[in-house]
Amino acid sequence: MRIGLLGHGVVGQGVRKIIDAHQTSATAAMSVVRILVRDQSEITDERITTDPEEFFTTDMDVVVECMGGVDKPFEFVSRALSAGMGVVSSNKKLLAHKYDELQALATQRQVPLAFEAAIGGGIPWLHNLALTAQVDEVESFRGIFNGTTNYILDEMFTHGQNFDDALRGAQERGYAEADPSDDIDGHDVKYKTVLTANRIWGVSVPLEQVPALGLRHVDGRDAKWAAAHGKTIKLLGMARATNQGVMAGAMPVMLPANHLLAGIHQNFNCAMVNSNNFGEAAYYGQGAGMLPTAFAVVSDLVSVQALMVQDSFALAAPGRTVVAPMWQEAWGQNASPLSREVASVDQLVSSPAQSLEVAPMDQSALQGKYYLRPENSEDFDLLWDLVEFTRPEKLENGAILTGGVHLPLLMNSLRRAGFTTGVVGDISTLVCEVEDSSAKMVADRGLFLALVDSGLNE
Ligand SMILES: NC(=O)C1=CN([C@@H]2O[C@H](COP(=O)(O)OP(=O)(O)OC[C@H]3O[C@@H](n4cnc5c(N)ncnc54)[C@H](O)[C@@H]3O)[C@@H](O)[C@H]2O)C=CC1
Ligand SMILES: N[C@@H](CC=O)C(=O)O
Repeated sequence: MRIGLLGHGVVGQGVRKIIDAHQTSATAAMSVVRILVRDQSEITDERITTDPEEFFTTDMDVVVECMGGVDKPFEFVSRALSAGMGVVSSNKKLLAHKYDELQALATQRQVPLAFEAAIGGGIPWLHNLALTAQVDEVESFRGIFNGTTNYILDEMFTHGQNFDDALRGAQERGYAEADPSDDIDGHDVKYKTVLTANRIWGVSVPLEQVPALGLRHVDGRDAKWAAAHGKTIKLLGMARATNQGVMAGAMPVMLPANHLLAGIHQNFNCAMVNSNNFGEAAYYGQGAGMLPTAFAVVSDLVSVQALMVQDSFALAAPGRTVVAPMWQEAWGQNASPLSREVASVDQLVSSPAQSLEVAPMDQSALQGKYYLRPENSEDFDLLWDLVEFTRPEKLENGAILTGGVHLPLLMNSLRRAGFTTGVVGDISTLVCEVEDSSAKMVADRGLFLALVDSGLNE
């Protein structure tokens, strides 16, 4: 199988290395024939070019997209699919933004579009979900889907590093996005959550309806508070099928320290799914980094290769399974499609077992109990801003928050601003019920907040 690589950074180099090593009979049947990069300085091999025309006029069966971004990769991936080439991508931002267009094109051309590496790095998550959904109804999933932020939290909470140093460490190890805001502000987790929901439930969740709260303001005080209350903080992606449809979100969550997800360290991810017969299942592995991510890309290529009998993907009509020559070689002429799971175009293009509506998510997904911490515990101006920001009429005495904090009054204000119930900890940390979308506004105003409990986080 002749492969063209779009991008030769962290992931692209990993894919090229695994294929060039020809370590198994499956990878021995693959070759990387052309690689497109942005800068001349990246040309280290005669296969590498900066010229898209040279790339697309090369004879290729499959294109692997690992460039990052949305517009350019969309142009290139569309071009490859339109030309009848299969596509494997690790780019969740592209896929989440252009899901409908790309799925439609792949379906129309009957070519595979596979993206296992886009969610959970090396973890065979979509693969296992596809199997689960063929037997069970999937009720919900949640998990740690970002290696960078898990690495940052782990370094801060376990080793006492500060945020900036921990982020630098994640970048040096190749875990972070080119613009790490996507990791830190929860967008990357949102893309992965939306893509997973789309695949399981046959929906097309509009990105703008899914709340994403990140970790930009987390610091050592939060680690201390969490430890003192027998908890730890993790950034989770969560989705649930409800009577109204699919509900999804991405946000920091205070988990009990003995929770399975609380024990996930470094760049590892752990994705948990709940289905009616199997119950709760968890999939664990490295969620970012060169070789783990490239492993998932190449595992998709193995599935695509299985479709390539003789000359054409068209031979593998929807629903029909095929045995590629290399499988026959490995297991003998009598190998039956039933003796192993064999990829079909259906499985790689789109075959949701369920098909649900999308629920309005702006309000309900954010409802719950939150931990809140202002940047400066002596300065409650920010909370005052919040109070002003979330309710139309001013409090009578603006001095309460600037000239010494009066807790009952503060809580009263918060309550009127949409927060209800209780205070936990000292005056610098609050745990409040949030009844509306105030949580997003609070995060935007510079307070760190983490979900303690909500309908999504059961
Ligand atoms: N680094 C990781 O651990 C993981 C990354 N991903 C995703 O994989 C994709 C690639 O990530 P990395 O390899 O880390 O990025 P990177 O920044 O290391 O490499 C990007 C490559 O794409 C090329 N490129 C970018 N724009 C281009 C353009 N307009 N024309 C030609 N070449 C272009 C660059 O020259 C470079 O070779 C991203 O979508 C990322 O979100 C997914 C899972 C894990
Ligand atoms: N930046 C991402 C890369 C993998 O998807 C992460 O840290 O998880």
